[in-house]
Order: sequence, then structure tokens, then C-alpha cells
Amino acid sequence: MLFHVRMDVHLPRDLPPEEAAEILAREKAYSQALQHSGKWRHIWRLAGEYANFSIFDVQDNAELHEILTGLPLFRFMKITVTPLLRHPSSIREDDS
Ligand SMILES: O=C(O)C[C@H]1C=CC(=O)O1
Repeated sequence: MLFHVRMDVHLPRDLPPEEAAEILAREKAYSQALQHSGKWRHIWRLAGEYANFSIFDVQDNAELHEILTGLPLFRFMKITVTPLLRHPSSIREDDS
């Protein structure tokens, strides 16, 4: 199942820089492992915002929930999920 996910990051101003750096390093490793697995298909920065648009390809809602709640930055994010399905006018052979 494909999902569009918007993640808005709000790091607290009083978060110690060393702690922030450690969380961001774990976030990057977590994200890149999921990208290598094919479950996190795309990630795009939103110009001018500390936010991204991502596309996930997962088994079901429960797997997406597990992935998103496992994000090291989860507690500092507002996450908006939109389920996707194939458009009837799409000319693509597959859903990639
Ligand atoms: O920077 C972000 O958009 C937040 C987060 C999502 C993946 C990642 O590496 O960082």
C-alpha cells in the first residue's frame, strides 16, 4: 500500500545541541535503512520549511504506524498521512 506522508519537524529551542545532533544522526540512519529496504520510496524537502514529503510502500496501516512511531524524531514531528491508490488515468504500467 502506498502512503503520502508529510512530516513537519519542530525541535524545541532548549534541546541541547549534542542531543539534537545524536537524534538527527539516528533519524538519518533509520530513514536511509528504510529507503534501502524499498519501504521509504521517496523523500523530498519542502523548500523553505523544516518539513518533508515522503512516499511509503508498506504492507498495511499497522506497518506504516510502526515505522512512523519508530522515527527518532517522532516526538518532535507533526505527521500527516494520506493513503494513495492508482489513478484511473495513469499511463504507468506499475505503481512506481
Ligand atoms: O529532515 C527531515 O525532514 C526529518 C527527517 C526525516 C528523515 C530524516 O532523515 O529526517
